[in-house]
Amino acid sequence: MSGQQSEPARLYGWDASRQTQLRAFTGGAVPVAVYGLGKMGLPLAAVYADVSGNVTGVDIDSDVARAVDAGRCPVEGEPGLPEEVERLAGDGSLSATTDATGAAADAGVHVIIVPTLIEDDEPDLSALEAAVRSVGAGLDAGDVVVVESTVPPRTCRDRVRPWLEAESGLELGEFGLAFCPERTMSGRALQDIRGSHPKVVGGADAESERVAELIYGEITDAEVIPVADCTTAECVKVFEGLYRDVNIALANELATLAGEFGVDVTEAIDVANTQPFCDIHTPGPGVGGHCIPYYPYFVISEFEGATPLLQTARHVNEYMPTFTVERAAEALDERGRDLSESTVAVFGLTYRPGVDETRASPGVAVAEELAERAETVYAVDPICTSAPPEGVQRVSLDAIGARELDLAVVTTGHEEFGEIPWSAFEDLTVFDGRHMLDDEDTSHPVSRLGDGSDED
Ligand SMILES: NC(=O)C1=CN([C@@H]2O[C@H](COP(=O)(O)OP(=O)(O)OC[C@H]3O[C@@H](n4cnc5c(N)ncnc54)[C@H](O)[C@@H]3O)[C@@H](O)[C@H]2O)C=CC1
Ligand SMILES: CC(=O)N[C@@H]1[C@@H](OP(=O)(O)OP(=O)(O)OC[C@H]2O[C@@H](n3ccc(=O)[nH]c3=O)[C@H](O)[C@@H]2O)O[C@H](C(=O)O)[C@@H](O)[C@@H]1O
Repeated sequence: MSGQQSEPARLYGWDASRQTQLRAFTGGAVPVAVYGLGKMGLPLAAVYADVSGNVTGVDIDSDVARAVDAGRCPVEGEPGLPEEVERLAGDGSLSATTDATGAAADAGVHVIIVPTLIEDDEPDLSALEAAVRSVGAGLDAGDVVVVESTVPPRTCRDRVRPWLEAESGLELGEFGLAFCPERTMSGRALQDIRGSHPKVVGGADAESERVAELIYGEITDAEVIPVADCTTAECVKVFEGLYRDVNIALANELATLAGEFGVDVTEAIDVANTQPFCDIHTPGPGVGGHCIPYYPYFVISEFEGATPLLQTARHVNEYMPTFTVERAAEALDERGRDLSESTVAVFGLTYRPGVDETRASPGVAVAEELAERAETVYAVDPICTSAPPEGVQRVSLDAIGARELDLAVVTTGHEEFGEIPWSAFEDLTVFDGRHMLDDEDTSHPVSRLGDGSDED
């Protein structure tokens, strides 16, 4: 729905009735700028544009900005998003630019969802700082700034607010600041943003919280949960990620003990999880993406307190690619083959199915280790657009059947791998790191991560 353009309004500190403010926001009178049009930012900009009818997306990548402005969707793998971007750009609800300061000068709501990464185990907030300072340079009294990027606790309080005040010459109280984390999975971003989970909002002051609640009451159909402040909201998001990394590490550590137990730990895990107080996660060849493996360092490296559990969990998960290669080499050895004289195919370079992302990806780490130890290494991945690691040859799923293989290692559970031409191979050893294969899928002997087949 494209908003009817009326006199631009500013929500922060506006004493009009709630209904008047809601009409202004949903009627396009409050221009919105969304900074970062990536896997999360573009779906978010689309939902904001659908609700407010007046969104300018900002990205430093001119190809991205140009595509979105023309109604084309540069983000793959998000059902419904290409159609939404085309519709919203077409009706004038969504435009895009690389001019952050220009967009900031016009906007009354600034939503920041740029990457927050790790460099040498330290948080890299350079993209956040660049975006926030651009917003500050265009900030006006009455504006509200919403940070959705995942950040270390205290970032809004100790970094974002001072950056905004320094660039704008304004003070909090003249503008608003809130942290409203993105709790969304790639591949289902639109439905998640529109309301799969409660939306957490934390304001730097009471008026910021009020405005954030008013906005997200329109963006999401789910409950909006206000918390004490920005830092509490930052903790909510980071804690979710810490919980996941620690619990994946538990599953992985159990998988490394399967040989001693002499059991398939995934069977034991599945049954242990039949009672409500147990939610042991799924063992795998490692933890990838630019979220879960990174968030622990938002606490480990940022705070003085001891974090032995977080660090141990990271070490367990970072060891899993090596464990996977060791187990695959053992499976090969049991068949009288030496890895150093073998040809291996790694099935899966992206960190999880359906998402074209290889940051911290287990498949990449496994392929890199195999490139050091095996004679020839191929990588097969139906969606990965990144170059394979050095020493690894990319082969398509259609072409791999023509290659002589001694070992196949499954590291990502792409659904396309249901089409792997197993019968094309002779005398093949298969190591399934993702418990993706059933016995009837292939006649070749299959070892699985944590299946206990390495029984001492
Ligand atoms: N990918 C995911 O599953 C989730 C990510 N998040 C968080 O969302 C944030 C964004 O992540 P993604 O969308 O996955 O990143 P992404 O890498 O897919 O996209 C980031 C986009 O921001 C642009 N960008 C970089 N610096 C910029 C700047 N200074 N100004 C404007 N644009 C800039 C890049 O060109 C790129 O188009 C991160 O903080 C991440 O932790 C939160 C929940 C889920
Ligand atoms: C707490 C939580 O579930 N966070 C989700 C997570 O999504 P993300 O795309 O990183 O995928 P993920 O399912 O957590 O997987 C991360 C990595 O961990 C691996 N993984 C995951 C679950 C598991 O039981 N075992 C396992 O080995 C995956 O293979 C992958 O390599 O991180 C997202 C984020 O914050 O960026 C977040 O929005 C998502 O809801």
